[in-house]
This record gives sequence, C-alpha cells and structure tokens, in this order.
Amino acid sequence: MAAKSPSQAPHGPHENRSSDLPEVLVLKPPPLLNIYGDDFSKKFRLLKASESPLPIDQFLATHARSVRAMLCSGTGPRINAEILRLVPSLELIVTTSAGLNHIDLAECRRLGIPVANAGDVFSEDVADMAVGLLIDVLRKVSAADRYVRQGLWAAKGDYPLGSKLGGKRIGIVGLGRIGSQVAKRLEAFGCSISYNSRKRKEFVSYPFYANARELAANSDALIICCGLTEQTRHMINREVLLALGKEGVIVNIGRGAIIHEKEMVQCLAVGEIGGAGLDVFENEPNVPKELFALDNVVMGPHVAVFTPESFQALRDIMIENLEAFFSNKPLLSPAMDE
Ligand SMILES: O=CC(=O)O
Repeated sequence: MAAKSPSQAPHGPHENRSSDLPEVLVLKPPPLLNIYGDDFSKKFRLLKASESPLPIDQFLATHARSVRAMLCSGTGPRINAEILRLVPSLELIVTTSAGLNHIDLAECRRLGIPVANAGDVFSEDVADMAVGLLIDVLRKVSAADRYVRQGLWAAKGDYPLGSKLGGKRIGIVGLGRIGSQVAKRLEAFGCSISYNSRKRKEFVSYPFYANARELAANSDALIICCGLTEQTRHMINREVLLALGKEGVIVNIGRGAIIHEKEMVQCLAVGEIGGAGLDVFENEPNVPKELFALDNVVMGPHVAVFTPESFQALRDIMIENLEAFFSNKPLLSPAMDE
C-alpha cells in the first residue's frame, strides 16, 4: 500500500497527533497539572494510570516495554522497587517537588534511572516562608491578629511583648539551596548563622556543627531545611529540642518526619521549647490536635512552595527536563547528583 501523501494526512503540518508525542507515564496526576491546562498534553502523551479502567499492574504491563519517562509528585503513590520492576523500559523520573522522599532513590541508582526534580525553582519562596514563620512566632503576628479579632485588645489591654529577630543565633539544618537562601535572608536581619549538614561545606564561612544537638545548643532558633532520608528521619528528637531550650524556636519547612513530632508536641505543651513555626507534619494532612491550643505555634498546610511564580517556573523546568531527555540532552535539574 502506498504511503499517505502529506495532503492526505488527517492533521495539519503544525498539529501534533497525540500518538506522535513522546509518552510520559503518570500514576496519579499531580494536582498542579490542572493549573497547567494543556501545556503538558500539547507536548507529551500523558499515560494516566489513575484514569484507566485497568488495575495499575495491568495498565503498567500495557506500557512496560515502551514508556521511557515518568512524571510524579509527593502526593502520588511512592515510586518504589515494585513499581519500577513493572516498568522496565523506564529511563527517567521527573518529580514536581524539590523533596525526593517519595522515590526509592537507591533503587533508581541501582537501575541507572536518573531523577529530575524542581531544582532551585522553589528555594526563594520556601526560604521566605521559613523567615515568615520565624518572625511570626517571635513577634506573635498570628496570635496578635487573633487577639485583635477576638476583641481582646479593648477588653484586656496590650498584648504581651514579642522577641527581636535581629541578633538571634540561627541554626540551619541542611545548608543546601533552600537553607542557603534562609541564611542569606536572616543575615540581612542581623542574625548570626551556624549550620549542620551531612558534611562541612568547603566554601562556607558559617560555623559548622557536626550534629543537630550541638547546633541546637548554640542556637536561639533551629530551621529545618534538609530532605527526609533514613538518616534524617526523627533527627530532631527530644534531646535536640531540650538543647534548643525554653526560649528556643523550631521552624520546619522540610518534611514533618525529620522532627519526632510526638516529642516536639510534648516539649511545646510543657514549655520545654519556646515556640514552633511548622509548614510540614509527620502524617499530613493530619496535624496533632494539641498544637491547636498553643498560641506560640504557627502552622501552614505544606504551602511554602506555593506561589503562582514558582508554579510557572516549575512548569518550565519540568517541560525542559522532559524535552532535554527526549532529545538526548543533559537534564536541567538532575536531583541525584546533589
Ligand atoms: O514540599 C515541597 C517540595 O518538596 O517541593
């Protein structure tokens, strides 16, 4: 049979047939994809497992020999060895997040599958939120707002004093992209910075503490900026919190499980630490109810990365990573090189 001439083609020359587009596997579409409209589906053929009538293993079996890239997020199923075994053709994972704790990185390394993440696109927004939470706890911004709204200013008089940010000793746990942005901001407020990381950073002049307890003992506030790994899970426990002390403030914009949440709640409840600014929790979206009664605790629903600006930048970097991969170019934000 003769090949179709271009004029017989059912689609115009500039129109992509979805079946011609590179395939990208999506187990559960990240909520963000709705915001991006058809930005992705114009460029990639999204194979959405959760929208298929097939059970997941059958759906994956259908694409197991062809699909080369997967898009995932922290709100979807964990990308574990079992999933990876079902898609042996996979050559790339792109995640919408900066954090990588929903991906079995060891297995990806073993299989030689690179992971691309959000890179630096969230760092400034997350750092702003960390500083915002710290100022809120120290200066009682949210608590004072509640005081005014409840009519207590007129009824009871002036609100208790907050504590000055300038001059505080800030301990940053995890001086990566986000931690460095937090340090830069807080230096500008007149704070002194120290840090704890896997290793001392050669080109960083801030004092380094080899463990979180020593850092806490030398800090007025501890800001958790590291990723969640088996090494960092529950790294911030009662011992670290007691070292931070009665006036000490803990801020967490990393992952909830880096802090031993139950021990932190107990320390806060009896005044063994001074306050907390928490955007992340161990068992999201469940938050320990005891925290609701504490005026020295400020909370967010894991939204530190959420700005329209960061979402646009994220869309661009995800598309650029996928396009680079499909044209055999280096990834823009390879996560496992970090
Ligand atoms: O928490 C958000 C992220 O890891 O991007």
